[in-house]
Amino acid sequence: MAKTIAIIGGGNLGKSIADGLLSNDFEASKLTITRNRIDFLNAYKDQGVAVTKNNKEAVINSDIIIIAVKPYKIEAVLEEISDEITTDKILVSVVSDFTIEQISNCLSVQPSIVRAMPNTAASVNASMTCMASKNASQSDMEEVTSIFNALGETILIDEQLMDAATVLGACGIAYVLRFIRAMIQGGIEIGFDAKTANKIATQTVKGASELLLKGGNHPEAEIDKVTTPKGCTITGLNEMEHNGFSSALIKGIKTSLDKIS
Ligand SMILES: NC(=O)C1=CN([C@@H]2O[C@H](COP(=O)(O)OP(=O)(O)OC[C@H]3O[C@@H](n4cnc5c(N)ncnc54)[C@H](O)[C@@H]3O)[C@@H](O)[C@H]2O)C=CC1
Ligand SMILES: O=C(O)[C@@H]1CCC=N1
Repeated sequence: MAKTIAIIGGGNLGKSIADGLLSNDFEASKLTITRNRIDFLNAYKDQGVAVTKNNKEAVINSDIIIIAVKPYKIEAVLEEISDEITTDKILVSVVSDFTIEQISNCLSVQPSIVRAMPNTAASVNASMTCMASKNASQSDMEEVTSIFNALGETILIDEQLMDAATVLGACGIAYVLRFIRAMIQGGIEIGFDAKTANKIATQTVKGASELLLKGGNHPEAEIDKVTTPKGCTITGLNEMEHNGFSSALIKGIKTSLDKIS
């Protein structure tokens, strides 16, 4: 990760990526972050990161440009920086619902363009990042992959699945957090204080994830190990399903996808 990186749009996701990079010992002096209110980036400035409103200057000074503005702003940003984009730079867009072709159409020269869909867990090096490209060279793809590998896990997908990846991987953080919040609320109702309920719920979710990530089993195989016949687990699980637990999640995922595409 020796190259210089600019993050255009230091908001929720841009800052998560910056946090992950810096916690991986990426040299602060090789990172530039832009946004209009640079006073919101003082914490990064204090660490030696270049913070500026000037997107053109950020692009000129960087090898890899990560665009992290809201979808309705990307066209204006690409138009603004187009003259500074050269073919030796790598353009990475984490913007949802804006295709590689649309990006390409906004530029006068064609650098390697990569679409990446990380999530906010990049800040703690636990992102799931789905990536797609059409024209990136193998070495440029390896460069981008090494950045996002440092921030968690990466997979290459077909660009057609990028909206689905946005929903499952990026929105997924919110779905899981709402699940954890409900566990905490239930935990308080059955007797724990909020802090203890939070600790039990979050570690239990981490444990369930690790069982699948490290054990490689289907969730139901692990559920079978917990559900004692006539026991309290299956009784509670069935009550959740009678109330539409799995169905609500599946319908929500499909509704998110309908909204994005
Ligand atoms: N927040 C998330 O969990 C995820 C977001 N995304 C995508 O990332 C993009 C950014 O999302 P968020 O970080 O949530 O939005 P955000 O609004 O928190 O961040 C965008 C930042 O860009 C700045 N900005 C606006 N115009 C600018 C300009 N012309 N030049 C430089 N900076 C400018 C804003 O001040 C803001 O700080 C969106 O396109 C979203 O679809 C993708 C995956 C996850
Ligand atoms: O809610 C959104 O539209 C964006 C895309 C993925 C996460 N946040």
